[in-house]
Amino acid sequence: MTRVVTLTLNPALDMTVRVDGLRLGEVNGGQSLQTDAGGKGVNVASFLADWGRDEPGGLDVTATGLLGAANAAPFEALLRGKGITDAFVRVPGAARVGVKLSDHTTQETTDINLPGLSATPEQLEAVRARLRELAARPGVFVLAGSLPPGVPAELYAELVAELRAAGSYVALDTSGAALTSVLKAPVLPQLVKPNIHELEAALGRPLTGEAEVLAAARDLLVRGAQLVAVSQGEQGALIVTAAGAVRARPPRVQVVSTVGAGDAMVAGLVASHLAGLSLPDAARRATSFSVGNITRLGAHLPPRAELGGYAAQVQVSAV
Ligand SMILES: Nc1ncnc2c1ncn2[C@@H]1O[C@H](COP(=O)(O)OP(=O)(O)OP(=O)(O)O)[C@@H](O)[C@H]1O
Ligand SMILES: O=P(O)(O)OC[C@@]1(O)O[C@H](CO)[C@@H](O)[C@@H]1O
Repeated sequence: MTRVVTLTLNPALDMTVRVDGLRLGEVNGGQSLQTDAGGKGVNVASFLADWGRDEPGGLDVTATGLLGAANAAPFEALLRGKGITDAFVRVPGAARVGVKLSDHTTQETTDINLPGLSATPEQLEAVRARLRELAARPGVFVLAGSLPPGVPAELYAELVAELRAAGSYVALDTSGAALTSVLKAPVLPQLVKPNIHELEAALGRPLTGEAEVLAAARDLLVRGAQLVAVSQGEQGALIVTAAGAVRARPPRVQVVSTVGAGDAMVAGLVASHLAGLSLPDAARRATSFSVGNITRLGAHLPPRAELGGYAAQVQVSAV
């Protein structure tokens, strides 16, 4: 069975408050509150477990990382419920809370991400050892999310080099100094999915217009990446491989929450890689995962028939 391992060093308990017509600095009446176990790698694992249920041969999904023991229960329930192997290293304390304000009137989501539990050198060594054990059997490794306090910015770059040397396919979705460090490293992950703001920040310059985004993505291909997806919210994504470049535009849908849209895209790209899809088909599948995700709360995919409907509506054009 095909194996996917996701790494989340900074999981988050996402508390999504629906607050239509949000006014900052004023008293707002909210409509609902939902709590979901999240963090980027947890979300990717969750989407892939949903997808794998109907995949011929199935998908063997493992989630690892650092997990605060004090509020581990919702994470454990999610992983158990979806048949994801729980390889998290438990640490003292509670996972951070991510506050998500979802406004159905403007269809905008406001994220407030807290820093997370500080990782000690011993905890970091424990999770690296866990990853080395898992990497003894090559597969797809997804390194996702911010690094918590205490973790050196170079960690992902080191892990990418180790995992690739051990024969695995590595996908990366991170931001800030961690992304900058990976993009400067001698060994790049095979798949990178920054959003446009993360890529601009990592490169230290604005990317004005499609030609500049394309040039930046192509530069990463020259340096060893195999697929670069630069996501741009409702404008879709520019997805670039050695075979070409496409823009994938999502259909208009009623947005419930955009939390995890990028993680769904990573999961869709991984599923496409495993299925050996062409670039246009991968662009359709990855975008359908994102669109399916934003129509509901939590990191869950809709049934395949609904995903297929979204995939058929994705506009894919060569760039
Ligand atoms: N408002 C929207 N309407 C339609 N599709 C959207 C919308 N927002 C996001 N998407 C889809 O999701 C994909 C990824 O979105 P985005 O660029 O916001 O990722 P991200 O910033 O990495 O998200 P996150 O960090 O919340 O997971 C987009 O390429 C697009 O296909
Ligand atoms: O601080 P990070 O790790 O960059 O982002 C954390 C986070 O916003 O990412 C997921 C959505 O992509 C959420 O589940 C989570 O709260």
